[in-house]
Amino acid sequence: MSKRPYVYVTRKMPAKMINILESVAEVGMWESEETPVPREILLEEANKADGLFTVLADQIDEELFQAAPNLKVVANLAVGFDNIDVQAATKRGIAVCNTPDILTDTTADLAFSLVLMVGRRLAEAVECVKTGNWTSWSPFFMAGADVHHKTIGIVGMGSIGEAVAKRALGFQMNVIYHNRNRKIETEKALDVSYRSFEDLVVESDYIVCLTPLTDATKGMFSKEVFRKMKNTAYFINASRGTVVVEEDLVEALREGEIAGAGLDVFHQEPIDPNHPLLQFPNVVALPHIGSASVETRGAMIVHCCENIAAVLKGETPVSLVNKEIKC
Ligand SMILES: NC(=O)c1ccc[n+]([C@@H]2O[C@H](COP(=O)([O-])OP(=O)(O)OC[C@H]3O[C@@H](n4cnc5c(N)ncnc54)[C@H](O)[C@@H]3O)[C@@H](O)[C@H]2O)c1
Ligand SMILES: O=C(O)[C@H](O)CO
Repeated sequence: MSKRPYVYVTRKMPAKMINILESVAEVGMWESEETPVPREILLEEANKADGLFTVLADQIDEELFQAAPNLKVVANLAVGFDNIDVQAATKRGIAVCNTPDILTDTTADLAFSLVLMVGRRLAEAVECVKTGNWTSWSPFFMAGADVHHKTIGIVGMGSIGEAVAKRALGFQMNVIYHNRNRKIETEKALDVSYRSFEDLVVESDYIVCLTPLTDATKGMFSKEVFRKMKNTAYFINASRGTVVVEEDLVEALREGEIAGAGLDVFHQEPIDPNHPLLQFPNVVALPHIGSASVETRGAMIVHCCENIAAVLKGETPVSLVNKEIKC
């Protein structure tokens, strides 16, 4: 009888959500939901594994692939897969899977919440009430910027970008976008118009970044960009931390070149609480929770299991990143 495949899950996941995996493989799991699996344990487990169920904090690179002679599939609990060396996986015929679409609306809700939070100063206002600094009603107390009828510039008009556009249109915003390629069908379906990156930066009252992290997007938001933004404009990042040069964002905030920032992602996660970005009252910082609703995270976990199970059964998984792989 042939040996059952082995799958290692790099975070503790609810047993009932991974039972699909148990029907096709022996399953090993890291013991903690919060602490990342130590690198040496990940390498040891990868050495035995036919499949890996990973999260963003795991670096799945050449070193790991070299240590994993039987590996056939890596399923990442995210739509982004910048923590995985996809080229190295493809070279070895290893399938890389992600979780697109399932998390689109949940992440768009969060990204649009950041627009409202920075514009209307919601985090500052909540803090003010809780700390007893609400002294009286006064004409400009906690007055922020309007969101309705303003111009929102979406950089990266993919699934989440489009879902943010729909939310913005509900607030009667003027929606402009920049994308790697122009999307005529989207322009027709939604009332949105294309701009060059430079024009979008100059025109927007709120810029929302929703690109993947790639060589082309790394450091895309730098001091030159912040200087061109209106000084009444807000920058929102729900993509990946390194699309922004953080020191340049700090300088732009310090110099008043922009009005504020809403950030769900950072270079270093978790960000150091003493980081200069966190000292500005007009910065709203969240702990990378774009897709973090109970419903969506549950659906993402099940989807990862289905992708792994498909590969182990010799089928093509639904969310295959490296489509050139034969499963
Ligand atoms: N904060 C969070 O928790 C969270 C949650 C989900 C996704 N994300 C991030 O959001 C990204 C987008 O997710 P999605 O599902 O919308 O992906 P998607 O692939 O549907 O959309 C990405 C869009 O960005 C465009 N793009 C790529 N490179 C570009 C460039 N150089 N300039 C302009 N546009 C470019 C693509 O053409 C595409 O339209 C993910 O890759 C991930 O990094 C973050
Ligand atoms: O890329 C993603 O999906 C997020 O960062 C986590 O949901």
